Amino acid sequence: MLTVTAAYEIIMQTVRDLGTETVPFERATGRILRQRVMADRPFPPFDRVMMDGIAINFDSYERGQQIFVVEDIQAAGQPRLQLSNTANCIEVMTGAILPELTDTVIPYEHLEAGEHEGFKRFTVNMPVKKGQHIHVLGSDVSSGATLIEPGVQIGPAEIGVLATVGQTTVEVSRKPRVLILATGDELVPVHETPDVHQIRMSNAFSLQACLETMGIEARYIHLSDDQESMLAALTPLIRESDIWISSGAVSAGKYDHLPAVLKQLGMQQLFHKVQQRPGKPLLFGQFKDGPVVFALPGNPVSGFMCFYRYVQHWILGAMQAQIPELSYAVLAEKVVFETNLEYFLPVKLVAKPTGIVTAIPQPYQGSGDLASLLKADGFLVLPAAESVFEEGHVFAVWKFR
Ligand SMILES: Nc1nc2c(c(=O)[nH]1)N[C@H]1C(S)=C(S)[C@@H](COP(=O)(O)OP(=O)(O)OC[C@H]3O[C@@H](n4cnc5c(N)ncnc54)[C@H](O)[C@@H]3O)O[C@H]1N2
Ligand code: MOO
Repeated sequence: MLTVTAAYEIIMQTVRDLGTETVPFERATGRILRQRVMADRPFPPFDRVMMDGIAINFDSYERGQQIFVVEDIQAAGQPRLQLSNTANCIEVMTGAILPELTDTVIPYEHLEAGEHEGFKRFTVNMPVKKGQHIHVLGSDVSSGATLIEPGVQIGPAEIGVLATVGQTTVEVSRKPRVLILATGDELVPVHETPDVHQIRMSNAFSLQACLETMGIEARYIHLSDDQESMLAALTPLIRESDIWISSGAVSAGKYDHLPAVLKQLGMQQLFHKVQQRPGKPLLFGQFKDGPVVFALPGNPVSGFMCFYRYVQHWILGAMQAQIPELSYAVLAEKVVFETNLEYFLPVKLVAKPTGIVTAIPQPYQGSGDLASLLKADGFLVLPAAESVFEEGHVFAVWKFR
């Protein structure tokens, strides 16, 4: 049976670039950037006043001058003024361009306002340093510098920078078209009251929600456990999606027809079964000129973990997004797992005041225990080769919150 690492590698080898599209920058939050974003001007684009107060020529202050007569006011958004007499000052407002022939800003809090012979003037009552309170032209970023690299997910900080550089539209990755296939005759719609032998469909909706957190909308269809009708339902849909994510009908049951149906439809199966728990029956394949297929086991926790361990990264790869670095956490209590499978242990993550993240195993009745996910933030990866995992040891953690 394939190891988790081998399965992951096979999956990632099938990643295909989904291409790009151009969207208005205000609509780009959450999208994956596909172009370089450069500074069209220096940051800041002019010597920017950082405090409300007065701007002076420091030479006058250095020569011992303490009182400055006001010549004018430089407001934000107003073209640059010039000091006509370097012994005077100009009142300046935060965000204004620094007036010509001034080089130092003194905030109102360090000044005493007065008047003399009809002229407004300020007396300095605190020591002044040359150049203080000026955000110097180009001191943050120089013009033409790359601000954001392709592959970054656009968030609030990126939106602000896009606006600043006048990038009204932006090239981003196209989102995958995803179809979710929910299988099983035991499933009834959410609004219905199930008979005792039935359950409400839930996996399709948690998968939809997993995708929604990535900004991806997906539709779902419900397939019954009948080979002919599965085949008939899926045949017209092959060209419509980039990814199929199915739930259920992939293990050893008499009605687990999905692997056979996918083969009949022409899917090239790349693997079936992975050395892991939960999620061992995972099947993966691809259609030539059609979707890749993640056939997830029906047990809710299995499907959930397979989504985070595999599907998520395929999608990020196909959108040419940066794959996040793996996180690690310290196991909070001893765990014994003797089966020769990689164990995905549901855990709650708690960051201690020491800065160390601990992983607390959550009570868990196996992969059918849907409610156990409510208390878990992710799963810890316990290697197949070992069976006793000691408290205090560090393991990789995959987060779903
Ligand atoms: N003889 C064997 N039996 C099983 C094996 C095995 O290796 N040999 N593997 C077990 C493991 S591990 C898992 S996981 C399950 C996976 O089975 P399937 O993928 O075929 O899934 P189903 O049998 O269709 O369903 C399993 C379980 O999940 C519920 N389910 C399915 N879809 C949904 C949905 N959309 N919403 C809510 N719940 C859903 C379904 O009702 C079943 O209870 O097989 C073991 N058996
Ligand atoms: O994949 Mo199964 O999840 O081990 O119950």
